[in-house]
Amino acid sequence: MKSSKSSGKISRNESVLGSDQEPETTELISNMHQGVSNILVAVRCRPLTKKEKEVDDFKTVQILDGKLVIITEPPGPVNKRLNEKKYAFDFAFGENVSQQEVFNKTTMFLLEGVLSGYNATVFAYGPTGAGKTYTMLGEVDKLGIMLMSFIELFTRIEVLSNEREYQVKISYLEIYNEIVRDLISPSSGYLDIREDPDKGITVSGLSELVATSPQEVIECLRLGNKRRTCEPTEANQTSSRSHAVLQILVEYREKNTGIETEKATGKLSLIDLAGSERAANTKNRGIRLIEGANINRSLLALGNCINALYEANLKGTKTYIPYRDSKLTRLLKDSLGGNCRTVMIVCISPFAMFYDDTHNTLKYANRAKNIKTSSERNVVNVTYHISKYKDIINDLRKEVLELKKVLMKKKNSPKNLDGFENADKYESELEGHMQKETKTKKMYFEAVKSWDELQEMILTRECELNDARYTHGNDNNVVLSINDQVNRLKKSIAEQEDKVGKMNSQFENLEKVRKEIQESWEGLPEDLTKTLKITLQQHIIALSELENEQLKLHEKNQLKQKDIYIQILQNQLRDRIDNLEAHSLNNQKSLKQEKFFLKNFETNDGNAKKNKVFNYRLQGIKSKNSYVRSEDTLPPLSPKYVLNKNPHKKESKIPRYNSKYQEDISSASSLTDLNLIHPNSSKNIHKKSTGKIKRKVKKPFDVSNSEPEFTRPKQLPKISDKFYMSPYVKRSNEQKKNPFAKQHNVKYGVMIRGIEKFN
Ligand SMILES: Nc1ncnc2c1ncn2[C@@H]1O[C@H](COP(=O)(O)OP(=O)(O)OP(=O)(O)O)[C@@H](O)[C@H]1O
Repeated sequence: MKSSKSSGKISRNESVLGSDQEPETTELISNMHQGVSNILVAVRCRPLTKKEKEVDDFKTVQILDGKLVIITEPPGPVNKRLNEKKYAFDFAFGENVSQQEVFNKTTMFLLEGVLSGYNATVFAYGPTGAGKTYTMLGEVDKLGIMLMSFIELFTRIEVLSNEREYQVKISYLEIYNEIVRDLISPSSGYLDIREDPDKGITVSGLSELVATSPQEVIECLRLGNKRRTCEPTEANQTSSRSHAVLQILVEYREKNTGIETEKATGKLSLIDLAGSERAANTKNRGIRLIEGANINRSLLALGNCINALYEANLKGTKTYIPYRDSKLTRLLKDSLGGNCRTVMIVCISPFAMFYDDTHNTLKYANRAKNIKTSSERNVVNVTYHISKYKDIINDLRKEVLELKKVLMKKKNSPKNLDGFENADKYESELEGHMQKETKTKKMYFEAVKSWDELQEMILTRECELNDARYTHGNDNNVVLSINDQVNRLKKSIAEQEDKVGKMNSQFENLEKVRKEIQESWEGLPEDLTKTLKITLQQHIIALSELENEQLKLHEKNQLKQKDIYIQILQNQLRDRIDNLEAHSLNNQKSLKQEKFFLKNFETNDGNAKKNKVFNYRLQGIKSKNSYVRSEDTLPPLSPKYVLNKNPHKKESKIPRYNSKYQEDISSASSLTDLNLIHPNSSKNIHKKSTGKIKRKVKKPFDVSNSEPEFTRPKQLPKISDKFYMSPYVKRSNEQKKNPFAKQHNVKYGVMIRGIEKFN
């Protein structure tokens, strides 16, 4: 038996079976297949449990766009401000993401490789109680990755059984306190890890079960898990204190080849790691503390190996990888790095009390993510990739030239015409198509650029509009003119979004055509296919380079918009503080008027005249505030804040009350005790009360409680990290759909689509 993990070939079956993957996964697979990336890092955040919700329902984790994890430090007595940190990963799964989706995106694609002789590893990492066992093993009606892998494996084997003869073997072990134990046959005692020159890493005496159906495996896992070392800890009632390693060996040989073929073996290691929490947090003592130390030791060793592999990858030299530092890493020696594909599923909890552990886990995962040598999604690394793409394109160009020379020879050779007669046709079809794709992509980016510009314009105009309304009132010509501009801008934005959406679907159609073109190469001579594929790869990389540049520009525009928006919010805040006291007074006044009106007139239907007078008066009071009540607009902004570089120099237009009034307010027992009217107000409809102001109870004036409701925008508009949509633009339901939603290429970096591994 020999492992063929390093063959480097992707078989036909592998690419055929890969077609049912999600588009984003396809890109990641593509990167993995090319060896440019051998670790995929996904984060999964579980929901708060009922018990946790009762203690504190604040969630420290938010997932955005299926890739971004935002961790917020819970507010405490010292830190009143919420500190946020953002991390981007290949995938980020929120609390509602199903087991199936996690499996589809993180593991399903590995099975093709395992069925063709590759090794792959999926491990769940994270603190105690964060959902590792749930993800890997699952629950009765929510099967985890281990069982879903088996179901999928057996389904695929059935499809492939005409061509290949397969045998599936499983072993299940745990590493507890640096001791290896068989979970299938526990009587075998403590086991040793050995390195066999032929077989690679083996565990002597470990039982291997030949599995013929998923049901057998389910039973075996059920029994194995019963034997696993679990103990209740402070953080989890059924905490797994050991690393559980399920290894699936898939052996196959080709059928009907007529000649003797070697057996090839692919190995899938599925690992439910023990919790990564810090000992101090779990209040562990005695044996639990030793366990914790051993757990941390092996996790540290795992982290060190991952780091060393990264270094080795980067330098392109042989580097010492400290596999021997722990049993876990020794066991995984042939399942990490090299041609092996590794998936790390980082489980985290949003519970406020686990904040530190969650944050440390994300930092660990972030380091692992950097093992990638390309396809980095973090925009910070964009420049690095652009330079890299240029090198890759140059290399590919050289390769294409070489191949074309060979091709020319073959084409011109009278002996070997077979299959080459249509070479020119295929080449020009591909070139023509890729030119179309590039043109569409360029048009798409032009449209996004215009959209960005429009967003910036509307933001500025809305600012001016609010201010003009405040200064001149609603019916003023200046206001009407700005309003008109805003409406026109809204229309243009909606049109532009439409355009972007259309272009995006155009591009997606072109991608489908590209796939068809690729499929039409089936059966062509190897040299020709190779040339076509390299030419295609070259185009795709050029396309990615273009995307990267545009992405940078778009990010810049977004930041600009966010800056404007932040300034608007800051101004509002300052205005609110500035206006607070005046509004409080107005509020009181309006409340009293309203009460008075209701008492005297509302029930008296017959007294139309009085009603009219009072309505008129009340409207007069309301009209001043009507625009801030609207859901579409924000509180008034003074130009001094928006446009003036030194906002504090000018006087606020809102009159301040003098110190006497401040004194009255602070000494009033409640706001209803006050009967204050601003002395400068020309719109007073009540005479100043002759009654005495109560000064009995000294109570400080509570600013936050007395802030009038209408000064707050009903709902603060969200700023998406991906595409910032103006909060001012009213959209129909159709328009609300983000036209960029399907745009996988423009996210946290560049993804290269459609590249397949080939020889
Ligand atoms: N995605 C999820 N959706 C719903 N419930 C979940 C999810 N993830 C975990 N849980 C629940 O949270 C609890 C803890 O999960 P689990 O036992 O898988 O944690 P763990 O990380 O394996 O902990 P340990 O390291 O201590 O073994 C369980 O009750 C599980 O059902």
